[in-house]
Amino acid sequence: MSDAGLPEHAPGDHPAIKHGKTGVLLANLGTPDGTDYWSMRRYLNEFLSDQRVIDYPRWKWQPLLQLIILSKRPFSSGAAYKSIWNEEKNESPLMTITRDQTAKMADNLHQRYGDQVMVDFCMRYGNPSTKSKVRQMVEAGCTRLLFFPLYPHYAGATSATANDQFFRALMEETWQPTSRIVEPYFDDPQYIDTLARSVEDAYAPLTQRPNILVVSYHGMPQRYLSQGDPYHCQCQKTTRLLKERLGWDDTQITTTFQSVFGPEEWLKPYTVEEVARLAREDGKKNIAVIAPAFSADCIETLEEINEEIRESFEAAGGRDFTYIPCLNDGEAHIATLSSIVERNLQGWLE
Ligand SMILES: C=CC1=C(C)c2cc3[nH]c(cc4nc(cc5[nH]c(cc1n2)c(C)c5CCC(=O)O)C(CCC(=O)O)=C4C)c(C)c3C=C
Ligand SMILES: [Fe+2]
Ligand SMILES: [Fe+2]
Repeated sequence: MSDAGLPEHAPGDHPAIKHGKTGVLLANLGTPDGTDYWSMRRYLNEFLSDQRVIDYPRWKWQPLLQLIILSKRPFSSGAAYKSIWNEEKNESPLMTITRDQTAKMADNLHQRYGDQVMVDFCMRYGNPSTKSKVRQMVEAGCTRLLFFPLYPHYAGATSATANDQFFRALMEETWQPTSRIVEPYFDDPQYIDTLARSVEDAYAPLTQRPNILVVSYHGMPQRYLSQGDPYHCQCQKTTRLLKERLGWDDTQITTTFQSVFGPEEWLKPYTVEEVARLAREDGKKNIAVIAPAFSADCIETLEEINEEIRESFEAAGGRDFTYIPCLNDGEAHIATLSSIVERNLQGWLE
């Protein structure tokens, strides 16, 4: 056998196949290509048709989705995306930030491993698709792939469906790369420290320290927790570790869940209600909000937290609202993600 794993007596006309590289494929959720009705509809249709996200039987859900939800939501969500759109690049912030994170991680990892490693990103929904990126990496000679869903917490609706799509892509490869999946990192000490430092940095210039830090996570139906999804517990643990790292007590920090969708009960308390309740309480007119479940700022943070949830707080009598940005492509975050990748490459690259 040659080092490519091909028989040395392969016929002379056997096509040359590139091999021997290791690919690191970062994955995030995905985002619409534009804010117009059809771009929004295409994106929401793919997203909301995923049974990992909405698990109702297709015969019940699809008529409701196609006839009612997709005739209205592309307009309201399109307007929300418009308010945060990166006009210069004509793309959503999630796309810009994910690309910047990838470039910085590629720099780090090339410095560490040289040309044997290839770093890129894909999205679960929309573009660039997971299939197209797996294909590109295999074609470029990646015989090993490390797939990294950029969600600190595991949820069926995020990590699992990203993995499903990665496995579907592998199914189409003749020479399937040996593959590993990065596990959730919600309790990684370096991640917790990076989060804590982002709180300290946000608090430092404030003339008055916020009375409480609201730690807002993306929500999901309560039923998913009952069915065994560990997301809720992982979120609670992140808040506890953050509190311990900051040396705070329970009065200074609270956990909430945002983005309720549809008529079912979602994880509680709801951020939008909780900030209004705090605003009505004595001594809670000055709050800060952080969203650790998002590795990059997106519609859910820039529009929902920093516009809708801020308005709910202010309308209820709140005075100071500080939104603490996601870790994005900050140096400490890139170092954290790079060291998670390095740990996962052990035994493949030294
Ligand atoms: C309807 C069910 C949804 C579940 C369950 C859900 C879980 C979930 N989502 C994220 C991260 C992101 N979600 C984003 C947008 C978004 N999420 C839903 C619905 C569910 N998410 C919708 C309909 C949308 C689209 C926006 C809208 O129309 O309101 C995004 C942002 C994408 C962007 O382009 O900016 C992220 C990121 C997590 C972590 C999560 C975990 C339970
Ligand atoms: Fe979501
Ligand atoms: Fe939302």
